[in-house]
Amino acid sequence: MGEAPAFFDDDLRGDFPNGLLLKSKGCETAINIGCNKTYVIGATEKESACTIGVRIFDKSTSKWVIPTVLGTKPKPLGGHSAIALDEDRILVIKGNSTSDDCFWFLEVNTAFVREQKTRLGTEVVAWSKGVIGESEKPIVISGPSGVGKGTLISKLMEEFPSMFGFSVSHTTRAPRNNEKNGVHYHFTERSVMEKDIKDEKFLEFAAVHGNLYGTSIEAVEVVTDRRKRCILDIDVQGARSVRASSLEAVFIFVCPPSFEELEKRLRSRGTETEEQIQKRLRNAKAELEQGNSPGLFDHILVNDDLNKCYENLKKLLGLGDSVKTTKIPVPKLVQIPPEHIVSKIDQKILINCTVPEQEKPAANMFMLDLSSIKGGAPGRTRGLSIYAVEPSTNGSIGSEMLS
Ligand SMILES: Nc1nc2c(ncn2[C@@H]2O[C@H](COP(=O)(O)OP(=O)(O)O)[C@@H](O)[C@H]2O)c(=O)[nH]1
Ligand SMILES: Nc1ncnc2c1ncn2[C@@H]1O[C@H](COP(=O)(O)OP(=O)(O)O)[C@@H](O)[C@H]1O
Repeated sequence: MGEAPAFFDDDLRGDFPNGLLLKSKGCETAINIGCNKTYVIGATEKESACTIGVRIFDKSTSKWVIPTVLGTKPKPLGGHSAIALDEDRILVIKGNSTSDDCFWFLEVNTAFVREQKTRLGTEVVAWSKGVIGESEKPIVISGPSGVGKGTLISKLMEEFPSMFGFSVSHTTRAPRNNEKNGVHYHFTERSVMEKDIKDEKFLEFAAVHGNLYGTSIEAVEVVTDRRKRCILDIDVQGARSVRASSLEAVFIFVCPPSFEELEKRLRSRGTETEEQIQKRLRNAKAELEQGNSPGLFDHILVNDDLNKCYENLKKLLGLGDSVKTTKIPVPKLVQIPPEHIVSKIDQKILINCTVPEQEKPAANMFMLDLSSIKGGAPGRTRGLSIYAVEPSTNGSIGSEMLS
């Protein structure tokens, strides 16, 4: 962006104590939230690497606050614009980038951020990238070892390869013969995983059958970025953590027809030692009890006959017989230039990319529709749609969805 927007000077200058005037006008944007807080977002040089930084000016105390920043940050590129949405998040549009990487949300007062403020006792902001297009809620599948979760998930991914993506968990357990690193799990040293947990890289984690297992935020983001519906195969403790997190998901618990059948399947799979089988069977008792605890799972599936159970799973995911591999349309990539002007009309953001000097009326305008957004930090904000806006001959604005 060339010049800083007008509100930058008007809203901030008078309030700043001497010496705190922002120097790098044009690289930074300042957004007022509520009466007391101004969020300044801008590229900062840190140890010779350029990162997007956030600081908050608290007008009630006339002090700057550096918040704890959660979520995956955008990489700075060119200029950016920013606009407040509903007092709880700021939409940041990166210039010089395409629509798969240009819409970012800085959450400042969402339920997730409020929770983290209480937990950490600091100011908190959280980034999440906006993903264009309809993408459905992630699916959490839990159930005791050997019940058939992996078998059901494989069938679903085979039949609908463009629709679903698997969240590859991290684990400290050793790989089985048929398992590939990065495909079935990220097989990890305990010390490395413990450090990553400390560094807030995990959405959830749990100790299961004597090993650590966890879903990294990145594992879910990778699937969402491909515009696929994410499937998480995690234990009941993990499901409980995800339920308590900001990731909205559908929770499915898979039960065996009987305990004897579960034992039979676990043995016939032939991947565990006798000692490990005994441990898994002991844990299965507790898991079956927890699986039925109220409010945790949305659906319970009994995996007796595999094909019947698979059909039931498809039905509850809205995939009847008539649905075959439907390809999710990929929108054309829209390039937003560094110089653009944003304005807000309800939940719609008008992005005008016309440079004032060469003004052709509304020649290069886009409408970003945020009315169906879902999810958010930590992770992705899904459900954005973008339209090209064309001026009609009578001067009104028409639009065409880019898909
Ligand atoms: N909480 C949590 N549990 C996981 C994760 N990944 C796998 N699990 C669970 O860990 C348990 C053991 O998984 P695994 O060792 O692959 O054995 P299996 O269930 O017998 O195939 C299962 O209940 C999985 O659902 C994860 O990322 N987080
Ligand atoms: N409905 C079913 N009837 C009989 N065997 C099954 C059924 N579902 C899965 N299996 C078998 O049970 C074993 C355990 O299934 P798996 O998918 O590995 O379970 P999980 O991922 O829940 O640990 C596998 O050998 C699989 O082929």
